[in-house]
Amino acid sequence: ILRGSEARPHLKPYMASLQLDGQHVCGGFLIAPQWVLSAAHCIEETDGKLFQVLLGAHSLTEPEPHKRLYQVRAQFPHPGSNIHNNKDDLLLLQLEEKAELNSDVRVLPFQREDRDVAADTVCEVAGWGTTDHSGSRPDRLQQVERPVISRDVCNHRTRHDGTITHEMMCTDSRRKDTCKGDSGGPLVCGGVAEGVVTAGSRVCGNYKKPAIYTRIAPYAAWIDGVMASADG
Ligand SMILES: CC(C)CC(=O)Nc1cccc(-c2cccc(CN)c2)c1
Repeated sequence: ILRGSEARPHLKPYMASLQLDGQHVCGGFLIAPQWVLSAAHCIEETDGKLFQVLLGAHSLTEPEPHKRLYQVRAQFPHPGSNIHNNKDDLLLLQLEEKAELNSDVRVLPFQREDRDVAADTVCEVAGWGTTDHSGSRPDRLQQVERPVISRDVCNHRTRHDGTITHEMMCTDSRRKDTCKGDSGGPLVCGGVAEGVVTAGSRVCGNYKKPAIYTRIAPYAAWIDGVMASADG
């Protein structure tokens, strides 16, 4: 998160850190006791290894009362996701067991009505992604508020030039923005997860390249189907 601020500890109890060998790679969030939603492009550099999922954390390193690292039973990237574009950039992770829910570990509801969030709506996004252009990585969860911009503005020739589909949404990226390592985290508007951070142009803090999110509502049926089939 560029030019944000430290989140109030444990006030975003749905936040997950997807880790490999103890290193934060991407964000994610708890959508059900045994399921975390993130971004498919996060598995691009894992060469087949499974993530571990840290829940109940504010600091990535300090001991905290309800902090716990969960093993992942299975990872389900959306079948339409690919490395060439941002389409269908969603990843479902089934935890080895149901997470123990408490004051620091909680499920976040996601939007199921497929209707665009109005432009200028101020939403918030959090993550342990890089906080400056030299790639500094924070120990504690950061957050930032960002206004939604319309698909038409985001698709302007000088911005994302028509690549933003109905299944994506954008927020203004002038100065304050998401960045490397924030992928997979939720864009929360009015207490509901409306989008999942995607890397997009992999540029941060440049107003010409607004932040892109995968809208969740269009994928509600896919999410429910995977959870139902895997839970048995
Ligand atoms: C395996 C993955 C972690 C590789 C990756 O994602 N790299 C990378 C590099 C630079 C910027 C970003 C990035 C992320 C989230 C939002 C944005 C745009 N604001 C950029 C992402």
